[in-house]
This record gives sequence, C-alpha cells and structure tokens, in this order.
Amino acid sequence: MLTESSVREILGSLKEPFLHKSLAELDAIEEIKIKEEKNHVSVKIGIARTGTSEQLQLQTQIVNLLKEAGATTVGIRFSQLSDEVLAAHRHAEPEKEENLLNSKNTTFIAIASGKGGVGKSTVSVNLAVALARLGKKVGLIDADIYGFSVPDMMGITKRPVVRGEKIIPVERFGVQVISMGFFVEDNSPIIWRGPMLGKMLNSFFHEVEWGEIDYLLLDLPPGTGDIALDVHSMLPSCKEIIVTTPHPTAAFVAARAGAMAVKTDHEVLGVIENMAYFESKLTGEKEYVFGRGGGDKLAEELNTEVLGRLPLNQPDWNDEDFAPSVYQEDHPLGKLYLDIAEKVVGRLKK
Ligand SMILES: Nc1ncnc2c1ncn2[C@@H]1O[C@H](COP(=O)(O)OP(=O)(O)OP(=O)(O)O)[C@@H](O)[C@H]1O
Repeated sequence: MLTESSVREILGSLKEPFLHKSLAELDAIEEIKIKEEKNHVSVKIGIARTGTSEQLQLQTQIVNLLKEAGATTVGIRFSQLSDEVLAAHRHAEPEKEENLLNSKNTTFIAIASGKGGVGKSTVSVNLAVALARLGKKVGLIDADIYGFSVPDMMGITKRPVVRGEKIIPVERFGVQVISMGFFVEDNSPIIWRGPMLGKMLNSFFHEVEWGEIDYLLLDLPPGTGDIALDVHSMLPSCKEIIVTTPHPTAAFVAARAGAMAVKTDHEVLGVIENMAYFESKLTGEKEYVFGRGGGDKLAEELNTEVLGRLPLNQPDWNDEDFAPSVYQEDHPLGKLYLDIAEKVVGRLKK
C-alpha cells in the first residue's frame, strides 16, 4: 500500500512546468491523503499558473505515476503557488517562446523606397550578402509582396524545407532567405488585403527557424502602405535604410517613406543613392544619367547621411554560381556594397 512518504518520493522529482524545478524543491506537494480501504490517494499540488494546459499535462503524469505505483483511484487539486515561492524562483522561469522578435542580439533593418523600380530589392540582396561577407550572420525577408524578386535575384532554385513545425530558410551566399514567393504556386499573383500582410510577417518571425542572426534585413514593398505600419508595430526598434535614385522627383517621393520612418520612430540609418551615375569603361568618365543630388537632398531632409552611391552596372554572370543580381566580391559594386555594409555596422555600434 502507498504511504505518504512513498507518494512524496514518487511525485517529488516531477518538474513544475513553469518554473522548471522539481515539486520537492518548490515544496509544491502541499497535501497528501490516503484512504486505505478504497486504495485512494489524493494530493494537492502548487503550480505557477493554474487552469493551463501545462496543469493538465502535470495532472496526467501524476495520475499515471500513482496508478502505476498501485493506487486504484487518484484525486488531484491544484493551487496557485504563493507569491514568495514565485518571486524566489522566477528567475528560473524561461523567457516566453524564443524567437527573433524577443532576441536582443538581432538588429532589424528595413529597406524602403518611395517608389518601385529604384533598386530597393537589388540593394537589399547585395547589402545582405555584403554583411555576410563581413562575417555577420544575416537573414533576409522578402516582404515586397508586389513582386517577390529576391529568390530569382539570388539565383535560388531550392525551396525551404519544413522541420517539425518550423520552416528552415534557404541559405544562399551565407544569407538565410525567406520569401513569400517560396509559398506561391507558379508565380501566380496574390490579392493582398491589409491584415494578410501582417499575418505573413508574423508567421515569418514565429514559424521560421532563423537560428542566431545578427542582422535581419526586410525588403519592404515600395511606398508607405500598411506593411510599413505593420513593421513598425511588430518591430518598434527596427532601423531603416531608404533607397532612391538621384532624380529629384524620386528623392521627393522617397522623402515620404523616410518621413513615415521618422513618424513611427524608426531610426533612419542612411540613404543609398542607386543608379547614381554611369561610368564609362573606356574613359572612366562619369555621366549622371538620372540627374544629381537626389541622395544628398533626401539625406538632408531626413537628417541622416548618404551611405553610398551606386553606379549603373551589371553583375558578372557566372553559369556555375548563377545569381543575376548579386555582385561578386571583387566587382566594383561588390566593393561599394562592402563599404556600405561596414558603414552600417559602424553606425549601429555607435
Ligand atoms: N545599380 C544598378 N545598375 C544596373 N541595374 C540596376 C541597378 N540597380 C537596380 N538595377 C536593375 O533595376 C531593376 C529594378 O531593380 P529592383 O527590382 O531592385 O527595384 P525595386 O525598387 O526593388 O523594384 P520593386 O519595388 O518594383 O520590386 C532590376 O532589373 C535591377 O536589376
């Protein structure tokens, strides 16, 4: 027949599900009653949070253990552990679910532009690759729902695999990439409604197994729509980089995206002027095909700096390692991207 001390011994090593300490250590077995004639054992157990699914699991464990040990019937009551016990052991309570959003080691950088076609995705991809070339652990979310171009730009042909309940991003050039484009059949267009965008981002943060990430870049859709607001509410400490062409109108439109960042308290790390000029391979002469001054004007308006000026130039394609929009490390633009990545790292250290 079970005795009070044998019940205490059997249950003592069970772990309290929230504080992760044994019931014995927490002194959480508050009462044991044994009715010999009915072979009935009843116990009262303290738990950090009553009425939870964890309580139900613990209850099942207790019933099974006591029945295995010979009890015919088992009665259990749960009580809330006292504030003193909770305070003494709270430090042992693990963080909620570990994910990127509550990781202190990850810096989020959103890449935004006022209008489409200025090279925002190209910049996102190459900045991510350059940061990885500097030895950083980098993730890239293709949140440009109007055209998921990142996988194609990086020459990604694989799709993410699912392990358990988590999606494993695809790695390319040392960057962990996730794109809604991975989950869309045959490049078919999707009609997006406001809340879907937020849901998509949310699932990218919670359902993707990012591992350790120093920098997570987000390629935002152009403009100042819902997704920029979603990013703000989900990532209040997100930094922003604004991409513009040197054309005054482009800079004017980009200023709106920048103003949005400022209004939502996102620190603007700087401006990148893309398609800044064309440099002749023959004479080295620079032609300012799309005008001049847009980047400076925008930086001044947003009280920030121009992180880099990128000329018009194509990457050198390579059949073995096909990635149509990624500049090689020794390509003039590859070097410029490394400079920009170093500036970004430097600014974030300040
Ligand atoms: N510096 C550059 N030199 C030459 N071509 C460039 C440069 N930057 C971008 N491009 C080209 O310009 C086109 C538009 O670039 P990209 O798709 O990156 O722009 P975007 O701002 O992300 O556009 P959207 O928001 O519409 O997706 C692409 O074909 C890209 O290869």
